[in-house]
Amino acid sequence: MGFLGVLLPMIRLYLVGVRVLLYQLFNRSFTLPALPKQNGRVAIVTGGARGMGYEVARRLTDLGMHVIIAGNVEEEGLEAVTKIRGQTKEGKVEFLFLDLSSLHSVRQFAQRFKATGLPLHVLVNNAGVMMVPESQTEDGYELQFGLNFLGHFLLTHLLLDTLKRSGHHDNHSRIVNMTSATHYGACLNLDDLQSRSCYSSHGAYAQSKLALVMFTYALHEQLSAGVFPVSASAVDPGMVDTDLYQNLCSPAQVLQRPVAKLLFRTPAEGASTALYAALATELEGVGGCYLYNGRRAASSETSYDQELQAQLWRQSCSLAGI
Ligand SMILES: NC(=O)c1ccc[n+]([C@@H]2O[C@H](COP(=O)([O-])OP(=O)(O)OC[C@H]3O[C@@H](n4cnc5c(N)ncnc54)[C@H](O)[C@@H]3O)[C@@H](O)[C@H]2O)c1
Repeated sequence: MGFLGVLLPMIRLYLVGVRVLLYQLFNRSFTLPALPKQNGRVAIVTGGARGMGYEVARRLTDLGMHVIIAGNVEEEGLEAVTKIRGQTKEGKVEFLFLDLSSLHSVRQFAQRFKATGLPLHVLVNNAGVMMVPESQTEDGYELQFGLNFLGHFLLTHLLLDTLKRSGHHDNHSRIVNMTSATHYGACLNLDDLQSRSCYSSHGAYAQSKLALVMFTYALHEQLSAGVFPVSASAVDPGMVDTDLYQNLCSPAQVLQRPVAKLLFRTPAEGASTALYAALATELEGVGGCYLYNGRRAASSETSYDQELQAQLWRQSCSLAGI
């Protein structure tokens, strides 16, 4: 079981990867339509210092937004801010420290943001790590579950009142959760969310992304039921050439470089669906959906299971101390 528990999630993940690459071979990247100016509006982009997060932060600033890049590497964050400032005359961009692998840091970040008195119109939960060696967050949770999912779960909860106050019924605030096609190959193990019985770096990553998709649906459902002017969507960016792949095992890394050059999307292309979810006029008031290459797509069957969503929600509240 130990060996199979490691092998099966890996096989499932690579099969999903092959399917995505075949799609990318035969389909162009979605072209972002013209997006409306956003002067005076405020966004937070987690992990906005590099990769797709950087591209999202850059484009949002260019559209006139006040963007807060939230990240755990101050030097990288400040460099990104300087670079964006040098490229755009619109908007405003700044860096605020956030370590999603520490619930204390998430609470501190939310407090510091709220103390600015700024509204919040767009929250892009983008930061993530993939296939890391087995390790724990500061709070003792499996790192990928704790950082990719639970950190964002808590962050969203803490910022929800600001998002609700900042939205209007004809101009919703938007939450964009960066998920992944790997969720199609995932199992949500509610009895062992921390993968303690058997750790697979592939399985834990996929599970963290499935949890984010399920959280998006449950959250959007609650927001709609409460008639709050906030929508939430899950975005799948495809396979994108970024630093995320640095933990692939050695043979996969040797293959990954040339394949990435040929078939992966660029970070700017990968960011386009997240930008679309965050700002497109035709998505006003639309949420609870899974967006891939600029279109709605079906996520995995498990992700729509409302009983499972509710159980995950309850456990996550307890784990995050909500
Ligand atoms: N690259 C892909 O092919 C791909 C595919 C599907 C989904 N995604 C998802 O897209 C998102 C962005 O990834 P990317 O490809 O741009 O990778 P990336 O490695 O370039 O960016 C990840 C970002 O997360 C930040 N981050 C890491 N640990 C953090 C922490 N503890 N606290 C705060 N921030 C932290 C990093 O600093 C970085 O800015 C991730 O959630 C990833 O899972 C990527």
